This record gives sequence, structure tokens and C-alpha cells, in this order.
Amino acid sequence: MQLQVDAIGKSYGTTAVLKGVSFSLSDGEQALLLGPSGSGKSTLLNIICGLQRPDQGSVAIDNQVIASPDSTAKSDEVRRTSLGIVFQTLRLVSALSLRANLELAQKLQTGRVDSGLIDESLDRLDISHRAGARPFQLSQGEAQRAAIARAVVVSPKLLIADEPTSALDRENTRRVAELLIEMAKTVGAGLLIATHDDRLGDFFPQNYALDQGELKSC
Ligand SMILES: Nc1ncnc2c1ncn2[C@@H]1O[C@H](COP(=O)(O)OP(=O)(O)OP(=O)(O)O)[C@@H](O)[C@H]1O
Repeated sequence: MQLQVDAIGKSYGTTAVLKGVSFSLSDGEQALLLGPSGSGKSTLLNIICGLQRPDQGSVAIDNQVIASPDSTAKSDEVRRTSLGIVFQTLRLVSALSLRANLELAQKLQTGRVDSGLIDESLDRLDISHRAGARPFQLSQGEAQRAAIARAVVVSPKLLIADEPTSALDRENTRRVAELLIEMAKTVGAGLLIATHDDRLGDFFPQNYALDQGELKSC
């Protein structure tokens, strides 16, 4: 997998939030996107995930464009089948059990249910015993791991997490970082995490920081 983020620009009104942001991620690589609140991390992730469009630039996975100022049905399709996303607010479907949430994600993203991968992911994330529970019946830590499970059971090329540790203490932060790294390796995905939590820096070989709309290696 090759993720290529190329000269992404985005403004809200007259305020430029992203000014020509470029970076790349290769097979199985992991990177942290750091930056204080308001620095544009969510905007950049939203663009990669297709929730917002850039004003300039493009994002490609394996040379196939998934985001550009005028994205197409083809780029929507490539993005849909390539990404696993752990949202900051988790976004599990409350009417469905944990297992049904994972099955729904697989059906929507891959067109089929892979029960073996669901079982393996639940097991590795230590929530097999909660497979029948609805999201509101899960503890915060279980719900967080459920959201990670949902992102990996679609066998993504790229696993993305937005502020996965913002509400966690040091021990749980370490656990979630290790689980994200382990699960990305299990499904052979690259890993990109956006966070203001610089405690996560210790776990990642490659860190980028957004500063005044520009991306710097750190
Ligand atoms: N829809 C919008 N309209 C106008 N300004 C916006 C909009 N969305 C975000 N912004 C502004 O753009 C800047 C970047 O916001 P963004 O949410 O990308 O930052 P962030 O680094 O993810 O912040 P946080 O860590 O607090 O979530 C902020 O100043 C924010 O107020």
C-alpha cells in the first residue's frame, strides 16, 4: 500500500487551514499526525476519509485518487474499499449488537461477511465475550476496542484513527496504541493516527506535526 498525500490545500472562508500538505506512507508503515487543537488535523483526516473535499491537491492510494477537488464515483469506490476508520466519537450503531456492527461494516465495505476475521479480531481485542452486547452496554474501553474491531474487519489497506486516546489514562493510552499497531499489522494495513496527545510519540517511528497549516517531520 502506498498512500500519497500531495499538496493538499483547504481554507474556511479566507482562513487557510492547510497550506500544501504533502506526505507519503508505504506498505505497513505507521505515522502519527500531531498538532494542537485547531491545527487542522481533523480537516486533513476528513479529506483523506472523503468527508470533506480539498480546495487543492490530491490523495491517492496505490496510485488511485481517493480525494481531490472534484472526486468521482471511482475515487469514492476506491476510498470505500481501502480505508478502515476509528472515529473520535466511535460512531457504533446503537440499535445493533457489537457483532452485527462488525458484520454491517463488512457487508457495506467488502460485500461479504467474514466471520473468521470477526472472531479473530474480537479475540485479539479481548471483547469476544461482549459480541452480543449493544454499544451503550459496553464500557468506554470496550467501546473503543469495538470501534477498532470495526475498522480492521474490513481488511483495510490503511487504518486511520482520530484522537483514539484523548480520554484515556497513561496505561490505557499505551494499550490502545499497541492494539492499533498490532491490528494494523494483522491485516497488513498502514496506520495513520491524528492526535494532540504527544504521549503517543514514543510508539511511532514517524511523526508529523501540523503547524500554521504546514506539515513538518518531527
Ligand atoms: N466548517 C468549518 N468552518 C469554519 N472553520 C472551521 C470549520 N471546521 C474547522 N474550522 C476551523 O479550522 C481550524 C482547524 O480545525 P480542525 O478541526 O481541523 O482542527 P484540529 O487540529 O482537528 O482540532 P481539534 O484537535 O480541536 O479537533 C480551526 O481553527 C477550526 O475552528
